[in-house]
Amino acid sequence: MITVHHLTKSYRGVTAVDDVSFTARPGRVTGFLGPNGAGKSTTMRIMVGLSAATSGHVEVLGGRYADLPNPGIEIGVLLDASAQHAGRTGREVLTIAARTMGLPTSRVPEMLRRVSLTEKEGDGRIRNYSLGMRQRLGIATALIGDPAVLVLDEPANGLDPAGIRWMRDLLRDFADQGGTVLLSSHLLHEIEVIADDLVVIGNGRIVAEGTKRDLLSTAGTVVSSADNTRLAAALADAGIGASSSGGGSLHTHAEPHHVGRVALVAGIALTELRPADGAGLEEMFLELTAESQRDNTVPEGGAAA
Ligand SMILES: Nc1ncnc2c1ncn2[C@@H]1O[C@H](COP(=O)(O)OP(=O)(O)OP(=O)(O)O)[C@@H](O)[C@H]1O
Repeated sequence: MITVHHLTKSYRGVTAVDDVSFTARPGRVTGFLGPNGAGKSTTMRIMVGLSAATSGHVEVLGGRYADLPNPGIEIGVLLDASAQHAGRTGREVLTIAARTMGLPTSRVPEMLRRVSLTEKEGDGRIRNYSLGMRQRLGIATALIGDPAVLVLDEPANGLDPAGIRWMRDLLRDFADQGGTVLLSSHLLHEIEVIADDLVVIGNGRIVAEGTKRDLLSTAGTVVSSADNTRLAAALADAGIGASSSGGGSLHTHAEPHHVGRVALVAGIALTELRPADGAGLEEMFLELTAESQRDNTVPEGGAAA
C-alpha cells in the first residue's frame, strides 16, 4: 500500500506538486497518468526519498521509505531506465543489486529469465541496449528483492506493443499475488491496458481518481421524445432517474439500451437516444494535454532540492 498525504513540492516559484493525495492499494495496478510536466516524477521521487517534500508526506507499507532498513526487499523502484552505468553489463547491474540487498546471486539469472532477457543479452554492455531492454533490466532490478510494492516511472517507454503486453502480464501477476503497483505514464491508451485504478494528475493537482472501469465508462445517456415529462415518469417507474440536460433532452446514468427498452414498453416514440459525451476521461485528458502544451513549461535544470 502507498498512501500520499497532501503532498506539495515547490521549486523556486514553480509548484510542481500541489496538495496531492491518493492511495495505491495491494492487489491492484494503479496507473498514475498525466501529461508531460504534470508532476508524476516529482511525486515518485519524493515517495522513494530522492527529493524532500515542501509539505505533506508519503507512507509506503505504513511507514516512510527513509526509515526502511533494506528498502530494496520491500519496494522495487524504477525511475529512469537510462540512468544505468553504460559500461556495465546487465548481469553486473543485477549482481550489484543482489549483493547490496544481501541476496544470493542465484537471483540474477532468475531475474534475467523473468524479464525475458537472454543470457547473452545479460552479458552485453548497457550502452548497446535498446531502451526496451533497459526497461526490462530496470524492472528486473526492481523485482530482484521480491518486494511487496513496485514504483515504476514510465516503464512502458521504449517497449513495443508485445513488450507492453508482456509488462501488463508481469504486473498483473505481481498484483494478483497481493503486490501493490504504481506506474506512471503520459499516454492514456498505454496505461488503459495495464492499470486497474487510475489517478490522473494535471498541473500538479489530482483531477480524477477511481477504478478504470468507472472512469472510462460513458457519461450516461441523452434521450428525448415529444413528451419528456411522460418519458421521465416512465423512466422513474423503471427506477431510472433522469434530469434535464438542456436543449430539450433528458440525461440519465443508465445505458442507452435500458432507456430504449423502457420507452418501447411505455409506447413512447423517441426523437433522440445516444451515449452522453462530455466529461469522459479521454476528453478530460486531451484537454489537460492541450493545456500543458500551451503552457510549454520549461524545467529549471539542476535546481532539484
Ligand atoms: N529540479 C527541478 N527544478 C525546477 N522545476 C522542476 C524540477 N523538476 C521538475 N520541475 C518542474 O516540476 C513540474 C513537474 O515535473 P515532473 O517531472 O514531476 O512531471 P512529470 O509528470 O513527471 O512529467 P514528464 O512525463 O515530462 O517527466 C514541471 O513543471 C517541471 O518543470
